[in-house]
Amino acid sequence: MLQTQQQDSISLICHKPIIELENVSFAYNQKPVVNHVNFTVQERDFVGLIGSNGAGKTTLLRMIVGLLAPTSGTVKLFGEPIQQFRNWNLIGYVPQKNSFNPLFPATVREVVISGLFSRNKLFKRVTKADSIKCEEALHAMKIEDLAGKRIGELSGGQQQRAFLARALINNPALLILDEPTVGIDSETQEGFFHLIKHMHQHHNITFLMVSHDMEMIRSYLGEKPKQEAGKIKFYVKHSHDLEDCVETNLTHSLRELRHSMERGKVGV
Ligand SMILES: Nc1ncnc2c1ncn2[C@@H]1O[C@H](COP(=O)(O)OP(=O)(O)OP(=O)(O)O)[C@@H](O)[C@H]1O
Repeated sequence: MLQTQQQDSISLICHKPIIELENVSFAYNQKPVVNHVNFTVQERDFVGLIGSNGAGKTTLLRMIVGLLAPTSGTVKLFGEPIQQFRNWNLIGYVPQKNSFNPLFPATVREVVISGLFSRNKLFKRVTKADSIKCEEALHAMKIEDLAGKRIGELSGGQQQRAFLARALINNPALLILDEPTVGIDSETQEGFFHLIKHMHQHHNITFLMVSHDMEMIRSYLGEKPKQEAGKIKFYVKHSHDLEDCVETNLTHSLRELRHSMERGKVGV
């Protein structure tokens, strides 16, 4: 009896809605781009968004992270309407690479540490603990030797790792990635997917990722989309398809992964 109750409560926890889109639409200057999307991302799902150029994928992500307000419909994050949601530290967002200005005068370390300053804490002082988290994230992404360089001087793959480190520094519960491997060579891409699959399988992180890499999406999320909304297809791997994860410190676990990869075959 007790065991059944425990199992019920575990399955309730596992099916907590993380993102809820209810009839969400968006138009730029009256030109509809996203039309009546209904979709729920549950805890520890991995959702891949596929669609042709201009299908509205980035627009949808920007509504989910609160950078655009839907023209109609509602977005909920972690069960709360987005207008009331304040816990932005739970969300790591890596926008499309080409939305970054290469002349931005910040070092890699500054970019990574800025991930700690959520929208509510713009002027927070950097503590020793913050610096340690930053070094761990840099190390996990194998870019500690680039920490003092200007972000614009890095290659595309190195910049992506810096932005991923920035997204990881808060130990996010939800990671939103917009075409994270665009312009990156195939070996680095392979390492990147290995890394995010590791994060999905070993940590309680929910993923929402836009990608044009059908091979990667199909190999991890299956052949068929779970849902289609206009030109956007949603591919999903549910949490119940995964083994239970043992929750460990994210950056430590990534450091271990990095070391085992250095000894083995795939490069991060
Ligand atoms: N700021 C903007 N003002 C007006 N129209 C825009 C704006 N941003 C995007 N659009 C238009 O909205 C449509 C959807 O753009 P969006 O970037 O969401 O597509 P996408 O699916 O992410 O495309 P891609 O795969 O090329 O990145 C496109 O037709 C685009 O031209």
